Amino acid sequence: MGKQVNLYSFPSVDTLATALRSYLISCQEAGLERHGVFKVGVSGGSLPKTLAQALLAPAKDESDKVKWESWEIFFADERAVPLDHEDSNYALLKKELLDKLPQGTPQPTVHTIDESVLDDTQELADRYEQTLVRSFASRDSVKLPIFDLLLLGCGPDGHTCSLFPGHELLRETEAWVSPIEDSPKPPPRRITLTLPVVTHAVRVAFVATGGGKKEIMKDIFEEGKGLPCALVNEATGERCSWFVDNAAVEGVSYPKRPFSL
Ligand SMILES: O=C(O)[C@H](O)[C@@H](O)[C@H](O)[C@H](O)COP(=O)(O)O
Repeated sequence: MGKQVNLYSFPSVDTLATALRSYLISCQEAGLERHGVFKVGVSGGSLPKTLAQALLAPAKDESDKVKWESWEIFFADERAVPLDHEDSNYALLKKELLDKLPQGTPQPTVHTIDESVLDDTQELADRYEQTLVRSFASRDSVKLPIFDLLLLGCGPDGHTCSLFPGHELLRETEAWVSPIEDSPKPPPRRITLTLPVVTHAVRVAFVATGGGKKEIMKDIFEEGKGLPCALVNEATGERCSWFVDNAAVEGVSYPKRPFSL
């Protein structure tokens, strides 16, 4: 690995969420400075809940404000199900976060998948890629979209987004968004950002909590083993930050850093 990734470990999810809040505000401000909006991609799993804990807390002062009207939210991966289905990552984000924004809060822009093509995952991926093209400028003028931030989870097998260990999708170099029909984590039919898009983001943050993650964290941080999370670490280095609780990194020898912006 070149420059080291930032591994921040916290005694509890509460303390993690507080630090994540400061990090998100700093990414928001950097995005606003760069292009007047904040473009962020989010995953499913346990992330939306922790994200909500971070973002629904009241602002400490003016500089700690979430400027929702400037947020453009995308999905790092999404399941090929209707938007109100219990497996939908959008439905999860809505339930955990969007529906809980206090009344009168300006709404973020949320880019969902096109429900009219759920039967065809290639078309579903192509249409989501077109959504990115429209938001990030034309496919011809930009080689890859550059997210201000991607907020990702880490599966117990080392997957992230819907990029699974050993899967041929890890070799995708052209598409921005790809379909997958054989996801080992149910449901099997999904779309996902591809590895080049993930590693091209200005910043990437993983959130991983709980003792169930410690074995895979050892594999990712000590041996790599070509695991998707390790590939992201290797390609992004210091642009990558992990927000974990102590239980998730118990016994992991990789140096932890005190959290600072
Ligand atoms: O749609 C999905 O299934 C997720 O995007 C997936 O990539 C998730 O982030 C990881 O599986 C970690 O999930 P946990 O945070 O629940 O461990």
